[in-house]
Order: sequence, then structure tokens, then C-alpha cells
Amino acid sequence: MSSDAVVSIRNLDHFYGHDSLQKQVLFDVGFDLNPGEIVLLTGPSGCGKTTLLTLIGGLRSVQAGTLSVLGQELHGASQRQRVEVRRNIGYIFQAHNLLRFLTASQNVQMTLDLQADLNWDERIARSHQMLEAVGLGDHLDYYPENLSGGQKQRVAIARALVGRPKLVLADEPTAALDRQSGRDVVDLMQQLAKEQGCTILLVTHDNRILDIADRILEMEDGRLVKGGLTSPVLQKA
Ligand SMILES: Nc1ncnc2c1ncn2[C@@H]1O[C@H](COP(=O)(O)OP(=O)(O)OP(=O)(O)O)[C@@H](O)[C@H]1O
Repeated sequence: MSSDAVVSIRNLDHFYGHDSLQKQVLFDVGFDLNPGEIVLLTGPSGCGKTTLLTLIGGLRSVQAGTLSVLGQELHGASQRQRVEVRRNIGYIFQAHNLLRFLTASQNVQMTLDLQADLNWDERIARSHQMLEAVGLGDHLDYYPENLSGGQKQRVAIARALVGRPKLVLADEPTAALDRQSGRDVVDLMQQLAKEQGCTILLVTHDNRILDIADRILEMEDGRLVKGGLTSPVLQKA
């Protein structure tokens, strides 16, 4: 295991259901994510990508194997430890999940409400700065219903990055976007990630954005078939 890896996973299995209805969806997954890397995770529908992403994001309990995120082992971690790890992660999902009764600026500020070291004015200034960085400086007070799909996704990116997370997890961020908006969104993620030095793990089916990756992991039927580390047992076999 690399000691400075942002994410380090070994022999990770995952199951849904119980007893006779139990179904294994991840098998012996292993890989590391290094600081500042952009890694794409691809694979057919249902192969386990979202499950893996939610495990890394501390949104699901680890059942078997080891999964360390930003130095915290999540297998056996308490709820409090998982919450602590989540504070250092930015999440971007396909459905942008903006709160419709808050403006673009307020949606972005929400992330900063958890940061006790920033006062009110600093939170507003940082949110505006980040919305300007994603090209929405003139849409600060717009509500989500008055923004296009691409603009909403850019607000979601601003919200994910405004807290300067060390890790960003993105699940199909371009799926609902047309070609140009999709391109703009990933270019922006790449640029901001490089500026802030954060690591990005991005789940995608979108072949048009493969070029932003430093590395590509490929998954099939719950196993990493490309780019992963196999367990010592399998390597010997
Ligand atoms: N909460 C759940 N309970 C039971 N089975 C689930 C649950 N969530 C996902 N699954 C099953 O686990 C498998 C992996 O699902 P997952 O959503 O991780 O795949 P995916 O690769 O992200 O798929 P897609 O690309 O379609 O989003 C699928 O067979 C799915 O039906």
C-alpha cells in the first residue's frame, strides 16, 4: 500500500441483501489513487461502479477488505469517522441535487457552512469567486429552475470544489448534458482540480471525455479488469 495514496483499496468485496437473497456485486477490488490524479472508472451498466464510489465516499459501510481514504481506514470506522472523511470529499452526481429553493450562490455557500474557520463574508466571497471560475459570475442569484442543465452542473461543480476538497467523486457528471456542455464541464473540472491539486475519481460511460484521464480503470461484473491490482492469491493462480 502506498503511504501517500489519497485512496488505497485492497481485496474489497461488497454484497447486497441477506441470506438466500444475498448477491455479491464487488469482487476483490484493489487500486490506489494518488494525489492530483484524474482517474476514470468505466464499465457496463450494473457492473458496480456506483457501489464502489459510494463506498469510497463513506456513504456505505465497508463489509470486507480494506479501504483507506485520506489516511482513514473505513472498514470498521465509526459514523463520526466517516463524517469526518466526508468533509474532505467533494461529490458531483448526475442529478446535480441542487436545492431548488436556494440560489446558485446559496447552494455553493452551503458547503462552506461546515467550515467553522470562515466567517459569513468570507463564505460569500469564496462562493462568488468559485461561481465566477465556472463562468456563472452573472448568475449568482438565479434559482436552479432558471438555469440550463449545463449551468446547473457547473453550480454542482462549484459546490463540490469550493471547500477545496482533497478528493472529488463524480458519478456520470456529463450524462445529462449535450456534447459541448459535457466537454466544458470536464475541462472545468480538470482545470480546477489541477489548480487545487485535488484527486478526481470520475465514473463515466461517456467516450468523449476519456482524454482528460491520467488513468482509466475498467470494471466488469464487479471486478476491475483493467488498471486494478489483483490480490496476491489471484496473482499466484
Ligand atoms: N441498494 C441495492 N440493493 C440491491 N442491489 C443493488 C443496490 N444497488 C445496486 N444494486 C445492484 O448492484 C449491482 C451494481 O450496481 P451499481 O449501481 O453499483 O452499478 P453501476 O455500474 O453503477 O451501474 P450504472 O452504470 O447503471 O449506474 C447491480 O446489479 C444493481 O442491480
